[in-house]
Amino acid sequence: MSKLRVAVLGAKGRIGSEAVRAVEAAEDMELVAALGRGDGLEALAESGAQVAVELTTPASVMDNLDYCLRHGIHAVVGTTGWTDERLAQLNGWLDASPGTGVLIAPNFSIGAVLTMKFAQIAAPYFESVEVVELHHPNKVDAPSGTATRTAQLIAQARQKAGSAPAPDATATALDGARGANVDGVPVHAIRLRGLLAHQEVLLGGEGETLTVRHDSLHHSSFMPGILLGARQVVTTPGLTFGLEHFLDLN
Ligand SMILES: NC(=O)C1=CN([C@@H]2O[C@H](COP(=O)(O)OP(=O)(O)OC[C@H]3O[C@@H](n4cnc5c(N)ncnc54)[C@H](O)[C@@H]3O)[C@@H](O)[C@H]2O)C=CC1
Ligand SMILES: O=C(O)C1=N[C@H](C(=O)O)C[C@H](O)C1
Repeated sequence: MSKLRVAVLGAKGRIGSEAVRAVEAAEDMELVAALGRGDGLEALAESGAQVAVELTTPASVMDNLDYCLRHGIHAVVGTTGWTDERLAQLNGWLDASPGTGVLIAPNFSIGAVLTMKFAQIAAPYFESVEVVELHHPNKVDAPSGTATRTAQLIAQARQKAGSAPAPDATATALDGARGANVDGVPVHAIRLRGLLAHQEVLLGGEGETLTVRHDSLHHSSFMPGILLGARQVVTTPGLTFGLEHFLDLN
């Protein structure tokens, strides 16, 4: 059987360099291009890539996806920075490229995907819920894409269940002391040398708390999700948001 032709964008980065190794080691894949900043995108089409794994920066991702979709190249995207406006633009490009698939995964690790699922299930059963994400200090965005998505999913679950807003008597606060407000859910971002990617969802009710915590200790935690995404996206046209859709977890 012919191998899936995969390119990696952001190939010299922290996660991109690990993805290059993972694709090279996958028996059903061939790494046909590994592009870094400044490398011409024409190498993608010339390489015959079927799937581009996009692991660059929020500033680069849109131009890269524009190129991919204009050339019918499927994309697996880990890069953060997704807003409603960006998603609308991406959906427009997808409409113009029928048959092409894009997976955006706020997090490729199974533990993080399950954390989001557990948080969604638990959120309506507790009065209070807050999200704390902890990352390495070289991360350029805050809060993390994972924390933002987690908070959005929590908010959706609580709205569906008719939950009241979480109690909070704060009358005065220093800017930022209560975190960022993502759809009504406070999200706190820690940046600490020694960490990689971690998240806690804190839930509180009368006389009890529940903490759901996940730790990515190495970039290898993201690789099975990236490879699964590359295998599935080629037969899944349009936009898929979240790896859970490829894991029967939605
Ligand atoms: N979804 C997930 O599971 C994960 C997502 N990420 C996200 O992936 C992105 C990259 O993270 P890191 O590897 O830690 O950052 P990094 O800064 O180590 O790597 C980014 C790389 O992309 C390169 N780059 C920038 N513009 C480019 C372009 N136009 N073409 C090709 N390469 C380009 C940079 O030179 C750099 O080498 C971030 O948005 C991060 O949040 C990171 C880990 C897991
Ligand atoms: O920058 C990182 O490192 C990570 N970015 C993603 C995010 O913002 O959620 C995924 C993971 O947390 C690692």
